[in-house]
Amino acid sequence: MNTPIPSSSALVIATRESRLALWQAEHVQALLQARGHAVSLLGMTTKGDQILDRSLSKVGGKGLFVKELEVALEEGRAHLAVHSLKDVPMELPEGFALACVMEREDPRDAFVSPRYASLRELPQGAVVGTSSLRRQVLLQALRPDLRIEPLRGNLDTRLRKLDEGQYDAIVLAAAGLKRLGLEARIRAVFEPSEMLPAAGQGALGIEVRSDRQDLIAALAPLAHQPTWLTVAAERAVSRAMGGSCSMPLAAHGTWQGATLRLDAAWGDPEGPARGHTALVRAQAQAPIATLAEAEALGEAVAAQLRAGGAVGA
Ligand SMILES: NCc1[nH]cc(CCC(=O)O)c1CC(=O)O
Repeated sequence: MNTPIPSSSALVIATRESRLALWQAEHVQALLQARGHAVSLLGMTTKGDQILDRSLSKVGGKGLFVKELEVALEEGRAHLAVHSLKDVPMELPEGFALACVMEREDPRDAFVSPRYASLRELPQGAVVGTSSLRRQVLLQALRPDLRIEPLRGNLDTRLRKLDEGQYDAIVLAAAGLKRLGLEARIRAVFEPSEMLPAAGQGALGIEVRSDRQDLIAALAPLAHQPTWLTVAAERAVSRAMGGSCSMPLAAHGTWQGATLRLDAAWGDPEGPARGHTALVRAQAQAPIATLAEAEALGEAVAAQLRAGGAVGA
């Protein structure tokens, strides 16, 4: 059922202005327009977009990409914010809610290189670009010889730095590359068994003010329940670990019928600086039908991580 919104109140989507953010906002715009809503975009630049020279984990983390958008929602200049869930902090600020989670794109990480077809082909000591602590520690677990160098910026910037020869290869989310029509740049995708994705990777969420029940009802048809349950479980692992982007943490759910299997990995945040990271892995599965059950599964996996030596923030 499509809950009507008064036509006088056209919907405004607050969005960052990177190509990926715009694609995602336009995607939601098109889905809502197809349901008869009038929708416009409000482009904005966030702190996370401005600070490109330092690792995000050092300058304040995920929230940097969403704060300005939330201010626009708060002030009523916009109604919705579309986010890559991977960038959304585990706890939304008071007064905001996730109205829905949409169907997931490919959650896996991608290996991108002008010269080499896969991680296996990289020569000893090759330079791999990523600023993600998760990717760094998982890469080091696979190939301790590699030199991991920081890489920030939006997708186009990262690909340009690769093409300029600053790196032998880089690792990016397959989802972003596919959305921007850059799938041809993917030389290999990492199976989750070798490089476990981040919680929420590849999934989009729509944030609204929690007092806007009318919007939450209007957005309900865009929800994809299996994705929502999966990312709720993944995000519960992060929440229970006090996860932020300064903690190497991976959580990935997959369905086997009505059973959700949840895998997670934790790395010591101090590990990369020492050139060696102890990795703790955990896995559990359960039949899941509700968000509460999904979150309980995530908490159980986090408890296993801690029992295995992981230390929460
Ligand atoms: N951290 C930036 C970011 N946030 C979401 C995506 C990709 C799209 C997605 O996961 O939905 C990316 C780029 C990347 O990690 O390569």
